[in-house]
Amino acid sequence: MKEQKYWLSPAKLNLFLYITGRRTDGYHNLQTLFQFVDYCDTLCFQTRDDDQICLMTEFVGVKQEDNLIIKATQLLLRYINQHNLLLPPHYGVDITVDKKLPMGGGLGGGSSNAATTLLALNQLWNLSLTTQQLMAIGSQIGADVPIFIYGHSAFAQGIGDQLTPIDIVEKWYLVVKPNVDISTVDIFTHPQLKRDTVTRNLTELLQLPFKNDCEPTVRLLYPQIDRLIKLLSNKAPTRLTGTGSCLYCECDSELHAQQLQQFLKMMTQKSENITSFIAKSCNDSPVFKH
Ligand SMILES: C[C@@](CO)(OP(=O)(O)O)[C@H](O)COP(=O)(O)OP(=O)(O)OC[C@H]1O[C@@H](n2ccc(N)nc2=O)[C@H](O)[C@@H]1O
Ligand SMILES: Nc1ncnc2c1ncn2[C@@H]1O[C@H](COP(=O)(O)OP(=O)(O)O)[C@@H](O)[C@H]1O
Repeated sequence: MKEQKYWLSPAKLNLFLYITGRRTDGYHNLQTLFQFVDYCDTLCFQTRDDDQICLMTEFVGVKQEDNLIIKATQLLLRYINQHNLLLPPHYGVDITVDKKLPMGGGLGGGSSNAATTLLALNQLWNLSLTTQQLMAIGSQIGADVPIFIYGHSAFAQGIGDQLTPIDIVEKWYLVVKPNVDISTVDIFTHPQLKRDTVTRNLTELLQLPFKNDCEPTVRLLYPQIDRLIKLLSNKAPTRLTGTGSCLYCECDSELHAQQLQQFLKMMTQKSENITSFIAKSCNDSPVFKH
């Protein structure tokens, strides 16, 4: 009998993001505050009668072999092999994705899809791997993957992988996707990026106004983003998430977010292709609600 299970794959926001230095391998040391939002992709895992793993959904501009879902399954299979773990007799699976999260938007959608895949296959294949083991596998895919496996709001340090859990007030946000795709590498390699913010402790960071060190560089490179931040900041605190391109406006209520969404529509042209969604942040990842 074929088994079918749906798993959510949420977005994250970087409520603050400071770059405190550059390592010799080119990666940057960060201090960032991660919180999830209840706006998610949905992944469906359906068992097969063979040993094939098939990604059934096409992603525009992403080759199958580059898809982080496929990378996650390959790394998991390698780990299983290396540790002589048992797989079910027919472990094949069809993976279908209902993609809602904009790609390359700083919402971590790709990393979240990879994390959801690791969590789902761990359960489907009865592997009983611990969160720590799954996070270690996930960190080989990208710096953002471990937080999505961890599944709770966290203060992250190192390259974003040393996590301290924290409960943050859950708020309504308007998340805006400008018509710009930003490559994380392009921002982290930009000569003007601020990479010398002093390292502070969490208590101090929580008392200061939240900022994102990537924002000045992104605003310089993308005038549309600069204009949108100026426009929306008049109505609600607005910041960039990760390396962008998405912005999020902190709202007092769902109604405030809806009004701001109307304001955005009124003040921008359809031809600018700016999209937005309303979401509530949450300390516990929706990945565990299924
Ligand atoms: C900046 C952040 C903040 O949450 O988010 P995004 O804007 O990408 O969502 C993340 O740290 C991104 O994590 P992720 O997208 O997984 O990055 P990776 O694939 O590991 O790295 C992509 C590239 O970004 C740079 N990079 C990434 C993380 C980091 N701490 N320092 C870096 O310098 C490196 O040049 C690396 O080659
Ligand atoms: N399953 C996936 N979902 C989204 N993007 C993916 C996926 N697999 C690979 N990618 C690639 O990873 C890039 C970064 O994706 P994403 O995590 O959504 O953005 P960001 O790192 O800016 O938060 C995308 O532009 C895309 O080329």
